[in-house]
Amino acid sequence: MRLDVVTIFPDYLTPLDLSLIGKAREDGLLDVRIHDLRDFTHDRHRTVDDTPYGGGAGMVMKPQPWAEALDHVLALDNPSGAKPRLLVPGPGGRPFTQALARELALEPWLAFACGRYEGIDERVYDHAREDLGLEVSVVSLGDYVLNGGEVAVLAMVEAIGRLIPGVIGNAESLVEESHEDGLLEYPIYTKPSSWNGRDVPSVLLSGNHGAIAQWRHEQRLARTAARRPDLLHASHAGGADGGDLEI
Ligand SMILES: COC(=O)COc1cccc(COC(=O)c2cn[nH]c2)c1
Repeated sequence: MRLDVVTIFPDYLTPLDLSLIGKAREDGLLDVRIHDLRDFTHDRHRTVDDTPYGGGAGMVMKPQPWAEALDHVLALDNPSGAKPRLLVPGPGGRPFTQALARELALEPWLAFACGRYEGIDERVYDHAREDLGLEVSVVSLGDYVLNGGEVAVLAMVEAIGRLIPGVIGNAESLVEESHEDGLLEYPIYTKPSSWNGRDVPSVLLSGNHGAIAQWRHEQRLARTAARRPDLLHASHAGGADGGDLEI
């Protein structure tokens, strides 16, 4: 997968050089390119923002630098003229969920536009959709406001990147994660079996894999009911093997 990020704070994205995402880049599984929006300005101050028409507080990101930055992204190493899916992290966008991460992990090319200030001139979205033929999605990490899209891009790239085959060494660990099948994860334990007067649940030491699977499923249901009842659907009522289980 190719990932392009346009931002006025390229250094914010240096964590993408680290850890699993960094290794995936070295292994050629991810091709990440960071672009400084100010490189597409032409004034001495490299201006990317201006006051909002209609008045109001704050500043708005100017359309011209964005249009030139997007043109640059589309032209760079792209002889086939392929089109990326453009994602704009923003409050009030489509909720970013594990399901959306899975959907995006199937895309060959994603481009992220990091907004700042009060946001990006609306004509940039129109230009991207109508003139550049891009699919544009505003995507929200949650119902809160950040100072810019960079932090959201770090989170989204990690959530998406780890789903790409080969990025996580043990694909097994992707299966029973929170939200992967709509339930939260079960409690986990490691050695020692007794610590600080607290013991690991005996079923986990029993070697009875059926009982362990059932216990874990029950724990996932209970934890989801307690913390995220909104995620709990009747379809989860069955036991680990799909049998009947009262919840
Ligand atoms: C509609 O798109 C935009 O406004 C893009 O421009 C901006 C402006 C300010 C801040 C942000 C960062 O995104 C969030 O705050 C955000 C993302 N997820 N949850 C909160 C983006």
